[in-house]
Amino acid sequence: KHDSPVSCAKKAKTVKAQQILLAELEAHPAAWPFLSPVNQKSVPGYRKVIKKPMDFSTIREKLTNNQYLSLESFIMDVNLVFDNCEKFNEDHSEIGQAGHSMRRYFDKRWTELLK
Ligand SMILES: Cc1ncccc1N[C@@H](C)c1cnc2ccsc2c1
Repeated sequence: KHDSPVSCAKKAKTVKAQQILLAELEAHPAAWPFLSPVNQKSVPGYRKVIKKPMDFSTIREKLTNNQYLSLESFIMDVNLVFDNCEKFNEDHSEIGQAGHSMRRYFDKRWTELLK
């Protein structure tokens, strides 16, 4: 069944916004702890503490495979990256600070882009 032209155009707009947002997250100077999956063998406790690991390369893979059926599901995965970071890392650690900085940046950019 084909979408109406209106909903098809609307879907293209949100996909474009997701691509722009993800590219900006990947390019951010503080993105380094989040670019690839945490190596659960080399980070003691991570596997037990973090039930749903997520990172920018996994989000990139899902976006490429059209796995985000809505803007909300994309935003939920990005927030999962930052929530996992807050759960595992001290606020004032280097990684904790990177997580706070990236979350502030994402919140600002997606409201600018989509509101
Ligand atoms: C986001 C996150 N949360 C908890 C633990 C690790 C990580 N990131 C990984 C890449 C990572 C793995 N190892 C190191 C060593 C120094 S910073 C850093 C970052």
